[in-house]
Amino acid sequence: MTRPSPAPFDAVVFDLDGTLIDSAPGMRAAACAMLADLDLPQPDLATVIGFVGNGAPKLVERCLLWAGAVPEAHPGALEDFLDHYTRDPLSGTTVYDGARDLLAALAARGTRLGLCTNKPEVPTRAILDAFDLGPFASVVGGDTLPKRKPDPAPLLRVISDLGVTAVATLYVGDSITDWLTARAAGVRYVHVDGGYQTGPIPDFEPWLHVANLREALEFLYRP
Ligand SMILES: O=C(O)COP(=O)(O)O
Repeated sequence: MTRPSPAPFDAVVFDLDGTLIDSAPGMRAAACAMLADLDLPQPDLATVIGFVGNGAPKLVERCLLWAGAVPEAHPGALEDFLDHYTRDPLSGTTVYDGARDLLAALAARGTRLGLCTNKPEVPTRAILDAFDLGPFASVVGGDTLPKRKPDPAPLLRVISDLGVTAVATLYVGDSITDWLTARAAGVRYVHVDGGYQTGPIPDFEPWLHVANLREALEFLYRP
């Protein structure tokens, strides 16, 4: 773990997929159902994990390209994927060890909590409710605003909803998309290993780099 000198923060905003939850099996199931509807081949889990991070439209486009299809020839594929996924966003999804303890400890310390994900908002809220993750005072999904991560707008919206400043906020994520978002928003970035990042991140300068959420808790929670 790279240990920065402790500095105060008022809010912590979390990424969802690959950071708080392992949702790749559920996303793969919906992607495979969409591809099966088009009589196209279906990718394995590791392949789908490499496609996650830039929202549902990119995931669908990458799946179609992988299957040898022309994305423009299947304009209904995104809606079909979202139909399948929204019908059952919970199967195959699990909460990472330490996620609830970290959220509860930060909330108990009075830290404001937010969620900024590229997953669409409807399945995001279903997952947060079903797995009792929170309490998040602001939730922004990949389809909440006209722009999604790595554009800083979604993270800046959460920060403004929380009534805090960017310099008093930490963003916790697992991917290059999260790092680029935090950097563009001027927010300190906490990177958690073990998510969906498949390769090295260029010019990577996280404020804190931890192996898992328990290590993040050890560092961030100062009662
Ligand atoms: O759905 C995605 O592509 C990624 O979602 P995330 O932003 O929660 O990692």
